[in-house]
Amino acid sequence: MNTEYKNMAGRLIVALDYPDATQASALVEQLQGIPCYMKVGMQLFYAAGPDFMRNLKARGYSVFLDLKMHDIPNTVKGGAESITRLGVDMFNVHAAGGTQMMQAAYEGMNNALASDPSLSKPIIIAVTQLTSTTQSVLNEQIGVEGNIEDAVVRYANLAASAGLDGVVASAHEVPSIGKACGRDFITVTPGIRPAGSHLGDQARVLTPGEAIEQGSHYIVVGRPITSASNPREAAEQIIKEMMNVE
Ligand SMILES: O=C(O)c1cc(=O)[nH]c(=O)n1[C@@H]1O[C@H](COP(=O)(O)O)[C@@H](O)[C@H]1O
Repeated sequence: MNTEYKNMAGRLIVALDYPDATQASALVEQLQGIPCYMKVGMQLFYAAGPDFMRNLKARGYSVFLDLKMHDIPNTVKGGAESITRLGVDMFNVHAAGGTQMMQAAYEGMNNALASDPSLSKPIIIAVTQLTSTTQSVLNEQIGVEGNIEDAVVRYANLAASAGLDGVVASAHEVPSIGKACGRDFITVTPGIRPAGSHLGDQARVLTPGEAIEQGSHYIVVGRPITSASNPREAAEQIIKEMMNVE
């Protein structure tokens, strides 16, 4: 496996959005040998729990636990402490929870790290505006004025000032986030759709190649891989497209 392939595959986060461990494990088997990141979201975590996470870690995967915490600071602090103890590599909170809540996540993580030196520091990122949110939903339903890009950058600045490592946003906003928070501030971008694939409920989408071109550090891909007739081929095709950019 050449280094370029390995590096690019490590920037692909596969969303294991399945109702149980059996179905998720079947996909993991199909992707065996591809050194991608794996994402466990609420559907799988609420069904299969920490055991599935540990199983992925035992198989050598980097794991993003996507539970999008959004609660009072004290509760998020406790949640972050428990999540860090699971040994995950990345987890997220909602930037809409505010600075104090994001700082509490950081504190919770630090408490876990201090109590167990065998743990490594996970990346903590803040969800800005969901990639399913359109301009009109933002303005008319959520009640935030102005354009979506400004709203995302405002949240990114808030996350950076709270000491978090990066944000979840659509790849469209990555250049502006980079300008505001610096190129080292991590951008994780879902809403990825290879040319010709179904958008589903995603609104702010780009192709894998376009997202890398915009400067995304990681891309998150679910259904274009999990619903493909040949998921392994779909994942390989995405990595190839990512490699062709740089
Ligand atoms: O935090 C996330 O991962 C996330 C944030 C966001 O704004 N949009 C978004 O789609 N996601 C997640 O990324 C994945 C995208 O899946 P697909 O739309 O199937 O590719 C899902 O697991 C979502 O929960």
